[in-house]
Amino acid sequence: MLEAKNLEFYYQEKQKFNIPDINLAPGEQLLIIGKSGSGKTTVLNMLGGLLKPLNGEIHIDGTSLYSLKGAKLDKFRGKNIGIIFQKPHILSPLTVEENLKLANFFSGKPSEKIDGILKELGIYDKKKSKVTTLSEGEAQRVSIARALANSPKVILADEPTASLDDANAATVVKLLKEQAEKFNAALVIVTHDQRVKDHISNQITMGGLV
Ligand SMILES: Nc1ncnc2c1ncn2[C@@H]1O[C@H](COP(=O)(O)OP(=O)(O)OP(=O)(O)O)[C@@H](O)[C@H]1O
Repeated sequence: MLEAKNLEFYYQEKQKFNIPDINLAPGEQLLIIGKSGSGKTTVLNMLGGLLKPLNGEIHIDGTSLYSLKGAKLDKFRGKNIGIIFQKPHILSPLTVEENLKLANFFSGKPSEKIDGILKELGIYDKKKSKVTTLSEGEAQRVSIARALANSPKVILADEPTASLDDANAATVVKLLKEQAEKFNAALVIVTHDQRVKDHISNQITMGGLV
């Protein structure tokens, strides 16, 4: 479902990241750990079609991600990849429901599942609320809901628990795992959060620079 092979990337030539290969079947989960600056977010961005590797290949469901360009890549990402950023990337002037409908609009998929997802994430009662009125934990759950709204084949989460207290962090990890299992999606979480490490045993560590 998600395969990354021989990836190479650097921002400055003498600081090449050492990037392990990744091969995840549908429903498999992976934690990418590593110290600050080791390139975890960089790798996640490559897997999500946001940053082209200098070398190597990423395949998602058989499609070579970077053989797609521009609008085609955007469309593929919208349909197949759900990304949860460290800080919730949701549009604050809009309501929770409007944010989710927007995700469906951009991917061209129907929006009939919104209520179900909000219920499962425990934020259905916030459907008509403006995002600005939500707590951080609620806002993070909205960004998860938005990432899941299109039933993605791959779910990528960058430090999804970083700004959450213990109770919310546990809820968010549990929800991500449950939802990935439900969609039979490959799940990749980047984290240095010990609270997450205990929940997913399949782990790779970003090495130092090569
Ligand atoms: N756009 C960029 N241009 C130049 N250097 C960058 C850019 N983005 C990141 N870097 C550098 O590349 C390195 C890796 O960054 P990255 O965000 O991928 O690491 P990380 O492992 O996710 O770190 P953290 O755990 O602190 O979020 C850092 O030294 C960072 O300063």
